[in-house]
Amino acid sequence: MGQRHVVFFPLMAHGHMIPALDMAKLFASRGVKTTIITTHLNAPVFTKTVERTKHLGMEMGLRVIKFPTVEAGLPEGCESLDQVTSDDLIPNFINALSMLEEQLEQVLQECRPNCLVADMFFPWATDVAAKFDIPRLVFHGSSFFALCVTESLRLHKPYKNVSSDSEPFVLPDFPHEIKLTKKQLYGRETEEAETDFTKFLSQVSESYLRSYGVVFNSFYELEPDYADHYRKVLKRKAWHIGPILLCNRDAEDKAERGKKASVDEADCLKWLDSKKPNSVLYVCFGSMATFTTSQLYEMAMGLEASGQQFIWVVRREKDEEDEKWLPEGFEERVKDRGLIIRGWAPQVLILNHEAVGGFVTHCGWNSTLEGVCAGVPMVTWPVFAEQFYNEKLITEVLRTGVAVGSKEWNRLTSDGVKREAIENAVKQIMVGSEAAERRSRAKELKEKARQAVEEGGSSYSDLNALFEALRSYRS
Ligand SMILES: O=c1ccn([C@@H]2O[C@H](COP(=O)(O)OP(=O)(O)O[C@H]3O[C@H](CO)[C@@H](O)[C@H](O)[C@H]3O)[C@@H](O)[C@H]2O)c(=O)[nH]1
Repeated sequence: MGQRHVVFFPLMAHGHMIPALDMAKLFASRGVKTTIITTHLNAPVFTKTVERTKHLGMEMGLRVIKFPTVEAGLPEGCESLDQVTSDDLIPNFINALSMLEEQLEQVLQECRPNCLVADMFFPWATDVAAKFDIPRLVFHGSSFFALCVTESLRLHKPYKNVSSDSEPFVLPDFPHEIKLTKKQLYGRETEEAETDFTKFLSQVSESYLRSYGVVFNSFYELEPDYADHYRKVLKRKAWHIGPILLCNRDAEDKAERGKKASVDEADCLKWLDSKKPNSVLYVCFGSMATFTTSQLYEMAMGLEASGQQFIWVVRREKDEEDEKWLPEGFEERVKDRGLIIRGWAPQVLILNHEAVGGFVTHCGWNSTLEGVCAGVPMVTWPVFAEQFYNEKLITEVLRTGVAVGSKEWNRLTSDGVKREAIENAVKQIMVGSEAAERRSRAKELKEKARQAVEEGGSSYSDLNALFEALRSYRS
């Protein structure tokens, strides 16, 4: 058989497209021909890297398909989940995704690849791959830990034994004693509250069982109990090949991820150069989570009260809501120690600067891994998706983070964390002897992450094992 060809089909959302692009690049760097499928308005996320990689002699291609925005009743220009700013439109978005089936089939018909790596949000992609007799791998985008939580919930339904949404229950058949509440579950997923979205999540869970296996953007040493649990107890096929972001070696690849940064990168790095090592806190909540105006106000007050230096990324335009979220005189008062980035930050560049000593994160899996790879302790502030699960991994298993006390799943109007809680959590990760211990554990993980992707490391070897499995598929 000649050269292998793998097609990647990521969900249209930055938290999924960014790692899929990295993954395609990683595969291409190992001699595999790769093609990424995306839609017109999302193409710019990929084009530069695809072009650059081609110049380096790797085979990477892009296939652009049409997103059925109008047909699905979505607002004009809405081609990504980040742009869905009302929960009422989630079913429309999911419906739009399902309309992509025919176009996926056409691309596979033309490309005739050996494998399809399709996002978890395309449960039906397993059947499309089957038509071409090729394996479908699920790209889950998150941790082994999160998927083990999902399975524990699905199999044992422990939330049935509690009398209120905020009463904690322990996850059964789980390597550590982990407690959650109903308010923190993905999509508030319980049987009593079945919605279109929770029904969709059931289809996703079921598609895992029928697919060839799952590729994880994780590494064995980060969550060994959960990598083992997933494979040995839940008896699922999986390959861990991360942190995939470490395949980005040039500054250019690290700087522009997903969108063009809203600040001049050089200015930002210059600002950090003027600060002492481990003295700056980086605060950012990914590409989708949004807060109420009053929550942003509390955040500002908490950051100010902590007395720490910080870079705070706020995804709001300059005069939106009259800047009510910004306490009066705030920018003037913190001008020597705080930098606000309105829009998109060059996150990986910032996190890897030696001045950065802490990360306030929503626990999206990409951000979590980027924090791990930078060796920084974290304040965990989960908002939605599987973020409350990742928080438990960071604070209770890895013990490199402190929870701010976020209690409830809410993607668009997250609220309820008080300034004192923010101030306390920030101080706990930045100063004191416990902070030093957390930092040293975080530095150890950074080193383990680096080793995992080096030749002979656990992720490097598992990627080889995956290639081997694909080579021998049906042969
Ligand atoms: O100003 C910014 C904001 C984000 N990013 C990047 O955007 C990505 C964001 O991904 P992630 O941290 O995973 O957050 P979300 O965008 O919220 O990701 C969604 O997708 C992830 C993967 O499935 C899930 O783990 C999350 O819970 C889900 O919200 C990361 O690579 C960040 O470095 C930037 O570069 N600059």
